[in-house]
Amino acid sequence: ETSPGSVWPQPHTVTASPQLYTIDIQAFRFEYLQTSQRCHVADEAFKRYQLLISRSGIKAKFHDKYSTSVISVLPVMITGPCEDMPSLDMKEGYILDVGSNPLLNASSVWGVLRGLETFSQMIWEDPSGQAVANKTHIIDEPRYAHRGLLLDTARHFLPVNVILENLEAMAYNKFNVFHWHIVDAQSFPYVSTVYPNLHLKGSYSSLNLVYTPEMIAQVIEFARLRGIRVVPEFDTPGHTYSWGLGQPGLLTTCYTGGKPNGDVGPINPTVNSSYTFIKNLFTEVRGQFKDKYIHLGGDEVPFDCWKSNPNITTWMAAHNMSGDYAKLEQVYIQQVIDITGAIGFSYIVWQEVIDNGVKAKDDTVVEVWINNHPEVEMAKVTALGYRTILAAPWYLEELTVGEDWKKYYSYEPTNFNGTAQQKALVIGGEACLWGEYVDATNISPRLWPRASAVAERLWSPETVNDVDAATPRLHQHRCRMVQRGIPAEPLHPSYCVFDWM
Ligand SMILES: CC(=O)N[C@H]1NC[C@H](CO)[C@H](O)[C@@H]1O
Repeated sequence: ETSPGSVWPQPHTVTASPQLYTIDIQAFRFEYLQTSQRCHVADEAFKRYQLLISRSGIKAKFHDKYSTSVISVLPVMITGPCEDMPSLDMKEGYILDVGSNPLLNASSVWGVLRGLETFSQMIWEDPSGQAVANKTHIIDEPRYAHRGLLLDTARHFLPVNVILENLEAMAYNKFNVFHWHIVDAQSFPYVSTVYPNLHLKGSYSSLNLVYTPEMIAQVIEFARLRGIRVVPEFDTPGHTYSWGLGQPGLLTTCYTGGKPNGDVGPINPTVNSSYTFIKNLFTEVRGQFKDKYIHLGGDEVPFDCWKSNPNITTWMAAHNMSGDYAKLEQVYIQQVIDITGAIGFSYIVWQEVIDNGVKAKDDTVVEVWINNHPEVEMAKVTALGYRTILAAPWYLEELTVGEDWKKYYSYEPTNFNGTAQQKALVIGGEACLWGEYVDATNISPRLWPRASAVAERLWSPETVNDVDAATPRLHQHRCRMVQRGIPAEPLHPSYCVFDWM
């Protein structure tokens, strides 16, 4: 860009000066300070960002290598122990100085990752074609710990390389959770070695529209190196039609006129085999996914099939809950939560689980998604003492003509009636791109830069909320993502300063 490199999301505290330093982008290096911890995650990031900076599209002309205003090395200081896995508690703060004594200082590798991304965004091309950066002092840390992006690989399969491309784009936006809505009613692409029929019968194609353990491990590793958690969602008891294809007897048989009508409904909550199945499947998932959390779903459970089934009616009578299907759903979710807790997961659930009165473990995270006065739900869930993530205003699959990023940008998560304690229970949010109408052909332009608006809402201070001030910055950020190979769609009539076709 030919204007001072603006950083997106906006850092917490920036003190910039018009004084410029030339950046030796051809041979830029990051080096540990003598007393720094040396960590694999940082080693790998140094390589990525050295490459990114060298390819920044700036045709830097010759400059005097020896003048004091050239920076060709950024020293890095990691003061805390090396960590291998990102987590909800990870520290992502950093201090970055660009000047006569450049330094990136962080207590963890995750802060180094965020500082490297910021530094890479500060380099711009001055009118003479030099790669420069302003003398700047940045103190940065995220407002929220959970800054997620949901991708849905069940309504349409997403090839692993497309997932990786969007993990890369997430890192450019400081997102730190990939919420992998991996299976749903339409298809079951997850390859379970315990229950292979699930993908053999439930995937769109068991040959090539599946995620093998090796592919899942690749996604987790790629995300790990970028400080991104991978939280899988196995949504039950609803949204499970494809599960029944590979696991006969799992789903409820629906009846008409006292006879099975050929339809199936949610998982049958009245038979032990359902819970044995869940335990075995989630135990396998526990061994594969490294994050403390699994997402158990629990959204949109229809009761009509359960109501039609005489065996369920009998069971409910025997358990003194005749007619109370919310109670039946609660019995199911309660058992799944107990099973999941016992195998070592903590969990996230959609809001209906709490709306239906389930007593969840107090470390449960509740995801608010129904966009009908979500501020009322935020007040209710936080009043119950649950940590909460907000998704409702950020359903990116809902399209409108024009600049809907402004709507996403302007939504303030703590705008609900509640005490300071309740607001402190809001640990972040997620941008969700559901897959009914999204596949490899349109996912990235539909995600970016619209999701970037959510990224700043979740990273930057609450006071950074002026849409007019954000507009030129987001335009510049969009061009930067395009220049880095992410086909991010345009915001408004304009152009990027490089010819990118
Ligand atoms: C929690 C949730 O959002 N559940 C469903 N709601 C509608 C979405 C599309 O807008 C998806 O179909 C999603 O599976």
